[in-house]
Amino acid sequence: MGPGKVNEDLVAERRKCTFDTQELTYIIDGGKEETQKRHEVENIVTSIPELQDPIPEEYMSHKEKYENAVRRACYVTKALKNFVIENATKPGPSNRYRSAEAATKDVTPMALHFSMFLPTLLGQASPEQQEKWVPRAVNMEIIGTYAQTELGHGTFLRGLETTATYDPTTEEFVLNSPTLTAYKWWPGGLAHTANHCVVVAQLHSKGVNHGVHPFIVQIRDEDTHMPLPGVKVGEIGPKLSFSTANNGFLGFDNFRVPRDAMLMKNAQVLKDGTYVKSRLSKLTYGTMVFIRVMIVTDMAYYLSVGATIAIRYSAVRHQSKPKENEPEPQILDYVTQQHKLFIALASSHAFRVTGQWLWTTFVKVNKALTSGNADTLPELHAVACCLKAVTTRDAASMVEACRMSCGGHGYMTSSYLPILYGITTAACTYEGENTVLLLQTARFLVKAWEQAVDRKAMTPTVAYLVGAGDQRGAWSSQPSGITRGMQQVAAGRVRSAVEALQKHVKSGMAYEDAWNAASVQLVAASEAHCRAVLCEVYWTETERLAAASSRELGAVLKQLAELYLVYWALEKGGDLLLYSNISKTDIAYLRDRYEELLSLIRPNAVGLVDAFDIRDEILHSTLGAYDGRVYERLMEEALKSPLNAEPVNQSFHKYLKPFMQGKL
Ligand SMILES: CCC/C=C/C(=O)SCCNC(=O)CCNC(=O)[C@H](O)C(C)(C)COP(=O)([O-])OP(=O)([O-])OC[C@H]1O[C@@H](n2cnc3c(N)ncnc32)[C@H](O)[C@@H]1OP(=O)([O-])[O-]
Ligand SMILES: Cc1cc2nc3c(=O)[nH]c(=O)nc-3n(C[C@H](O)[C@H](O)[C@H](O)COP(=O)(O)OP(=O)(O)OC[C@H]3O[C@@H](n4cnc5c(N)ncnc54)[C@H](O)[C@@H]3O)c2cc1C
Repeated sequence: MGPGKVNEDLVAERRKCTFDTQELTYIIDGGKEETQKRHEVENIVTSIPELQDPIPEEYMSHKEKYENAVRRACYVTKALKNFVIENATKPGPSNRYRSAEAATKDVTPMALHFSMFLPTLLGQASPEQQEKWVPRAVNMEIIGTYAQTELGHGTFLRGLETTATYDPTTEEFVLNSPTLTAYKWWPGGLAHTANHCVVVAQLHSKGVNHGVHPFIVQIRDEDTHMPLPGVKVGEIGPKLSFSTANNGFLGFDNFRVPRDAMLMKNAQVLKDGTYVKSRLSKLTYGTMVFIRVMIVTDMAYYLSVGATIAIRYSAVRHQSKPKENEPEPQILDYVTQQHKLFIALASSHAFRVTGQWLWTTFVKVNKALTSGNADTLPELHAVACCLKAVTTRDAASMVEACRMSCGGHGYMTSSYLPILYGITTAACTYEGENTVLLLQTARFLVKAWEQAVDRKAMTPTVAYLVGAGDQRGAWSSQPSGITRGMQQVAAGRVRSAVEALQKHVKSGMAYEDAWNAASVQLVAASEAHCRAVLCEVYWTETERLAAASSRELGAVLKQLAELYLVYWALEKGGDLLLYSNISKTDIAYLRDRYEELLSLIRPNAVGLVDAFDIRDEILHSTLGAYDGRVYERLMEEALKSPLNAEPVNQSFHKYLKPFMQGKL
C-alpha cells in the first residue's frame, strides 16, 4: 500500500454500505446548507499556514503547549471572524463551531470567552451594559472568562466567599477574597489569556448580604497585560487533560470596580446602595442552564469522534484465527467488538437528536421568561440537569470503551483517544458535578410524583407519571413498547425513592437527613427518568427522520435507534422485571434481537462513521484517518519523537553505562 492509497478493507467496507452517507451527513449537520457552511469553515481553518506545528504538541513542555495553543487560537479566530461573530450572537447547537477544534487537540485557551463569557453578557447584562461590552467581546478587543468556582466551593454557590461590597461614597464595589478558599479556581483562560472576566461574588450593600451576583471585572491592563493592582492571578497547574485551557486562580485585595460592573439585567444596586431584587433569583444561574443544554450536543460530537476512530481502526485491524484455514478476521467482525462500539454510534445520534430537542425547549422557555412567565423554568432546569449528567457519564464511559477496543494502540496519544477521554470525562464534573445535578432533578421528580398521585396537571416530561402505579399494561418489545417500559421503570424508581424518603421522615429524621439517606435511590430515579426521556425523544425523532429520508437510510436510522432502546432495556432488565410486565421470554427475545441488530448494522458501520464527516485534520488520529493507513501513521508519528533524533541518548553515557559497570 503506497502513500495516499486507501486501505483495502476500508474500500470494501465503503463498497458494501447500503445508504448514501451524504444524505446522513446533511441530517447530522441540520441540512445541506449547514454542511456546506461547515465545509467552508473547515477549508478556511485547514488552509491557515501558521497551523503547521514545528513538533507535535505532545512533545512540547507545559509552557510551550500553552504558547502554541494561544498562537493557534489567534490565527483560527482571526481567520474565522465572521463565523465566530455569527455563532456568538446566534448561539445554538451547530457542527460549524467544531472547526475551532482544529485550533488545538486539547481545549483552546479562548474556549470560555465564547462558551460562557459572551453568553453571560448576553444573558445577564442590561441593554446599556450590553451596548458597552458585547461589541468589544464579539470583536475580541477584550478576552473574558467565567470565574465562579473557588478553591473552597464549586457546587454550593451560596457558599462562595468572594465579596463585592458596595461603597455609595464612590459608587464602586470593593472586591475581596477574604480567605485562601475564596480564591477563584478553575476558570478556563483565566491564568494568562483573559483580561476581563465575569466574577460571581456575594453582594453586600448597606450591611446586608444579598447573595451571589455576577460582575464584569477587568483584571489585566489592556496594553501591558499586567495584572491590575489588587488582583492576584495565575495558573492552577497540570491536570488529566485541558492542558492548553489555561485554567487559572484569581484573588482580590480591596479591588475597586464601578457600580455598573454589576451585571444588572435582573437584580440591581442603585447609586445610594438600594438593592432591587430580581423577579426570580435563579435567573442568576442562567448561563449554567444554557451551557448544560449545549453540553448534550457536545457529547454527541465527542462520541462521533470516538466511534469514527475505533470503528475505522476495527475495520483495518485483523487479529486471531478462529478458523485455522481462513485469514485472520477484521476485529470489527467480533460481535463483542460490535457490542462495545455500536452503542457509541447510536448514542451519538441519540444525544444529537435530544440536544436539538432540549435546545428548542430552552428557546421556548427563554421566550416565556422574556415575557415574564417563569412557569416552565423548573422543568427545563430539571431536564437539563439530568441530561447533562447522563450524557456526559455515558459519553465518557463509551469513549473509554472505544479507547480500550483499540487494544494497545488506543493507549497511544497519537490515536487521540486518551486526549478525547480526558476532555469528555471533565464534563462529568464541570458545569455542575453529575451526582449533584441528578439530585437537582430528583427534587423536581419528588414534587412531580406528589402531583401525579393527586392527579394534578403535569408538565410534558413527567406526564407519564400519572397513573403509572395503577396498571402496568402488557409488555411489547417493539420500540414504542420499550419506551413505555422505560417510563414504567422511571415511575417505579421515583415511587420507590419517594417511599424511602417518606419512611425516613416518618422515622423522625429531619427532611435533609432523610434526603441524604434516600439519595442513592433518588439518583437512580433521576437516571431512570433521564433514560426514559432519551429513549422517547430519540425514537420519536427517528421515526420522523426516517419517514423524511430515503428508504435505505430510513431503515438504518431505525436500526440504530432500536439498538439504543434494546441495549438499555437489557442493561435495565432487572428494573424492567420489577416495574413492568416484561417476562423472561421477552428478555430472551430482546437478547436475540440485539444480536440481530448488531449484524444488521455491521455492514454499514464504516459508512455510518464516514457520515459524521470529520476531517483528518480535526480528528487528529493515527488510527481513525479516512485512508486507514494505521500502521504507517503510527510509525510516522513515533519517528517524530525527539528521542529518536539520535541513536544513543546522553543518559547512556551519564548514567546507564556507569550503572551497568557498577561505577555509578
Ligand atoms: C469548558 C468547561 C467550562 C466549565 C465551566 C464551569 O464549570 S462554570 C461553573 C459551573 N458551576 C456549577 O454548575 C455549579 C453547580 N451548582 C449549582 O448549580 C447550584 O449551586 C445548585 C443547583 C447545586 C444548588 O443551588 P442552591 O443551593 O442555590 O439551590 P437549591 O439546591 O437550594 O435549590 C433551590 C431551588 O432553585 C432551583 N434551581 C437551582 N438551580 C437552578 C437553575 N439553574 N435554574 C432554575 N432553577 C434552579 C432548584 O431546583 C430549587 O428549586 P425548588 O426545588 O426549591 O423548587
Ligand atoms: C476541566 C474543568 C473546567 C472547569 N472550568 C470552570 C470554569 O471555567 N469556571 C468555573 O467557575 N468553574 C470551572 N470548573 C469548576 C467546576 O464547575 C466545579 O469543579 C464543579 O462545579 C464541581 O464542584 P466542586 O469541584 O466543588 O466539587 P464538589 O462539590 O466538592 O464535589 C466533590 C464530591 O462531593 C459530592 N457532593 C457535593 N455536594 C453534594 C451534595 N449536595 N449532595 C451529594 N453529594 C455532593 C459530589 O457529588 C462529588 O462526588 C471547571 C472544572 C473542571 C474540572
